[in-house]
Amino acid sequence: MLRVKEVTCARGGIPVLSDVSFDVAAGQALVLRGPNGIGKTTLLRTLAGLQPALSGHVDAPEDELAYASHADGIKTALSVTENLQFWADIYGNPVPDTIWEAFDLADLRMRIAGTLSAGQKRRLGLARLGVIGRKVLFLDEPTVSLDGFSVKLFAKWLQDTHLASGGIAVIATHIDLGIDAPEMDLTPFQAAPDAGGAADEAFL
Ligand SMILES: Nc1ncnc2c1ncn2[C@@H]1O[C@H](COP(=O)(O)OP(=O)(O)OP(=O)(O)O)[C@@H](O)[C@H]1O
Repeated sequence: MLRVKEVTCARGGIPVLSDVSFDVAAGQALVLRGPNGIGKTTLLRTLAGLQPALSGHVDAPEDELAYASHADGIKTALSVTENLQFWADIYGNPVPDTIWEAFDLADLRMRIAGTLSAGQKRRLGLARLGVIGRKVLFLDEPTVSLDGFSVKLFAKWLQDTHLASGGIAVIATHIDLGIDAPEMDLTPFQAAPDAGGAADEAFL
């Protein structure tokens, strides 16, 4: 269970979202919606423990959290296989045999990651989630650069492998992933422009 209770998060010291609360049970996902700049990235980073919350609590086992950002997080000088082995070694897991098909990487195993196309790099970056074995995933626009086929592949892995094995995912996305998950609009949680800051800050 992931339990988020009245979390207020900030960027540059200025609150962007106030008092966000939700629960996500094992095997479930939650899709975060909201316009550009509302604070989806800031909230995900805060929930994942990459930056402190101004207030509130996140109840989840710290060693089960993982955050995947807009960036692919790949090692460009290593091959596709070496990239996944790198992450597997760090987390002490084997690379699952199923990963190559799940992320359509079988034909790219020997390619140097830096030579991949944007969508291929994205698939490799997402495949990392399949080897680290973390239960609670915070995914920030995971489908950027993916074509329709790859979006479906990723949604299938998420639903049939990660969630089906009791994982949790909180996903910020502007597209319809086609997964069975409730949506939460963050717009009502937007912090007041002058919340926690001097009046001038609202005009910077
Ligand atoms: N380093 C920073 N310092 C101060 N403010 C920032 C910083 N980075 C982002 N912001 C601001 O914080 C607010 C929230 O940004 P955030 O990236 O969390 O939004 P988002 O909902 O993820 O947007 P998008 O849908 O465009 O990715 C925005 O108004 C943004 O301009």
